[in-house]
Amino acid sequence: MNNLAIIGAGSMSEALISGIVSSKIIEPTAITVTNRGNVKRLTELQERYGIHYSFNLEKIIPEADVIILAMKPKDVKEAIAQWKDYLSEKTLLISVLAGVSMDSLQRLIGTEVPIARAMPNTSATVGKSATGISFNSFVVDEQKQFVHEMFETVGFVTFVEEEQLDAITGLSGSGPAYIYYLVEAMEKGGLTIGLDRDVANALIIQTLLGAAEMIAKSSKTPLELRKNVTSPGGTTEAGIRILEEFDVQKAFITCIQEATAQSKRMGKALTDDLKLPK
Ligand SMILES: NC(=O)C1=CN([C@@H]2O[C@H](COP(=O)(O)OP(=O)(O)OC[C@H]3O[C@@H](n4cnc5c(N)ncnc54)[C@H](OP(=O)(O)O)[C@@H]3O)[C@@H](O)[C@H]2O)C=CC1
Ligand SMILES: O=C(O)[C@@H]1CCC=N1
Repeated sequence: MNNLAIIGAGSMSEALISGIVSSKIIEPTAITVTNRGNVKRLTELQERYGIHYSFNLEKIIPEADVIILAMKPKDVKEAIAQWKDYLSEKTLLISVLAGVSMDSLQRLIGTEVPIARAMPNTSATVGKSATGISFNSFVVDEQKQFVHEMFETVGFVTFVEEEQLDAITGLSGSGPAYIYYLVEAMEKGGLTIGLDRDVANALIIQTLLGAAEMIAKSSKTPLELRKNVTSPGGTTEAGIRILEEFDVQKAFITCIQEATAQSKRMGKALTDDLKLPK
């Protein structure tokens, strides 16, 4: 793969650029990013990663071997309309858009092109994304291998049927935000019991890293690991009793279900607009 074009320059786009550039799978000078018109943001990415930016779609689209779609789902219709006429049938499109099906993309483009639909997360920035990927039938082996390698440079990759991507969006696409939310609460809790913010923050980060590594490396289930922390009549038992009273596990389960449902609703809004069968 020689040239990569990235359409959209927001947080997901930067997470991918950061991972790809540091892994050196593609030269920074072979990457061109564009957006709707925010030059300040494009200049920032250019200076930070040594990549190019351009608004010349007539040039960057036909020259690209791979195009990553990284705008919001609500903007995809307008975005594709701007450059679909310059697209070669061999160019691989990689979409990271929540909810948007490959059928919808195909319909918007109007010709049969290879499409990979991926759901990474912003931990790609530090090489720790959890990414689910699906392909349409026009993607050839060499392109599949490239997609695999590219997303592996930014973390863990799993290949799934497209139907599972809404669930992956609800679980791990949005997942970092659930963890940040938990950390916000732990920080606030730390302050109320008299810890300095910096001290609390350092302790929380190490606690999260340690717990994540325990889950990954131990043969024990999370429930067993939790029981190992919980001494009868001790502090953990007292704390967990409060989480149970608030039904925090149910809140997390419902949160993941609702995020998944929202991914489906976002996809349906576009299929309804395009009058595609569900
Ligand atoms: N953020 C996340 O954690 C994750 C996001 N995703 C998916 O990634 C996509 C991007 O999300 P995120 O980075 O958060 O979004 P942002 O809002 O941060 O960025 C969106 C970008 O798209 C650009 N854009 C909008 N319309 C067009 C257009 N017509 N042509 C070119 N560029 C356009 C915007 O440009 P401008 O600023 O000029 O308007 C902006 O650079 C979404 O589809 C989301 O579902 C997937 C996994 C995780
Ligand atoms: O909130 C969103 O819609 C995107 C998709 C997954 C994470 N962020």
